[in-house]
Amino acid sequence: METKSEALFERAQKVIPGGVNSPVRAFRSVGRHPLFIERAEGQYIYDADGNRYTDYVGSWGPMILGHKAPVVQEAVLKALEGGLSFGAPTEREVLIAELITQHVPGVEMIRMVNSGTEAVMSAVRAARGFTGRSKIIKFEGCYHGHSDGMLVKAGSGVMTAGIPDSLGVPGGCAADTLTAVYNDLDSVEQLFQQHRGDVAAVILEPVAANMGVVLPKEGFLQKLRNMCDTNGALLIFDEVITGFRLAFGGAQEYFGVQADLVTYGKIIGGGMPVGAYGGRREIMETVAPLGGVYQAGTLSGNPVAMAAGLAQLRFLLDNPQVYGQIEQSCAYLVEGLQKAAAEAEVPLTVHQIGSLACLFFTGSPVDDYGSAKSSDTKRFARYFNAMLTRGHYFAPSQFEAIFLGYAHTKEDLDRTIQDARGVMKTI
Ligand SMILES: Cc1ncc(COP(=O)(O)O)c(C=O)c1O
Ligand SMILES: N[C@H](C=O)CCC(=O)O
Repeated sequence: METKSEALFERAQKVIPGGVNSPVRAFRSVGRHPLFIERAEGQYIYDADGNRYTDYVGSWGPMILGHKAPVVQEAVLKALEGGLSFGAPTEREVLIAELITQHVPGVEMIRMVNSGTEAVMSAVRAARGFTGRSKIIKFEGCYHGHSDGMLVKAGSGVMTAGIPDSLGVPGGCAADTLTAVYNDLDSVEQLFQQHRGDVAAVILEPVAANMGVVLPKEGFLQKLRNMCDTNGALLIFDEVITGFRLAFGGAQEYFGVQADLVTYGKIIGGGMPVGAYGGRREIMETVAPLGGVYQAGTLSGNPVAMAAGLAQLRFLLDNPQVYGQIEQSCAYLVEGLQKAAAEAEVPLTVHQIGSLACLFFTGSPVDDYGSAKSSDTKRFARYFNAMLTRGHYFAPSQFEAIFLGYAHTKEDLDRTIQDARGVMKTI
């Protein structure tokens, strides 16, 4: 009998491209229809058929405290009473900007936008405006949203679908995007040499979490910092996934490397649509109305989104034990899954950092886009489907991250590990 999710997907495909509003959700690479989600609570999501799943996606990061975290929920309900949008400044925007600038290294000013895509697009524009240069170096397999210039050898859904560069991006937009190999400083140096004096910025995910999770090699980030300084280019950390997750100060704090500009996304909205970019005051002062870099947004700093974000960030700041707990949970889960794979003689390369992890279905080391792509995606799909059937909701692609949150319990993790022990023997 057809499930409600299947029926909804059939209807959706008639009126929404691919039936979804963001491609990864279509579950294409794992060969099945997506689940349509009805509600979520804590560490669980419930589909339209009433099935419960332990959620290891957490809306791709923002649900670090779990779904419907009371502190966020209450703040949103209270904010709703005041109205949904004013298109005018509110105190909450000041409060969240003060909180971030006081506690995140190097972020002296910050501007709210509505998504990670917008945050990156705006930061790149600010970098170009500030330096008067046009070229941007990005890394293969890093995903920075879907603005034209960033859809070059991108990760996430683009990588999952095997689309190296998107149709519809004019050659001129992509011509200023240079791509280097993650963890390969020589490839960056070569680009600096070839385009001497033209590189405005190097942008990267300090931990790449959109080609699976790929860790920066020892010293990689610091050496990039030095290289940018030598070449008069800015360093942009895209912390849409790592920000407020690896530590309150994100990867900058975790690795002790300071970027010139940082971009944030979903996590600072507690699940509401938010992004932000910030950094050194002199760069941010080039943004309108102070300077000549134009960037705007009718719904930017939305009062309800700001209330949710503020509540989540305050909780994280006041409860630093969250970071220790989610890191421990993640390590525990990953160790269990790794053992399950070893028992079944399934070759696996496992990466974990803080509350982010990835199981690459390959026995070879993974440190860049090329090696990530060598994973056995068909085996991943079998693993994914078998785990889903048993009530464990992981991201539906080999090239996405596992996200742990504060609501996951040891019982949840044990159940997942126990099921994985059976599943690994069948894939
Ligand atoms: C590192 C990174 N940058 C940018 C984005 C784009 O964010 P959004 O999907 O909110 O536009 C994402 C996620 O999608 C991301 O993971
Ligand atoms: N990898 C993306 C976010 O970090 C996945 C979200 C999406 O594209 O829908």
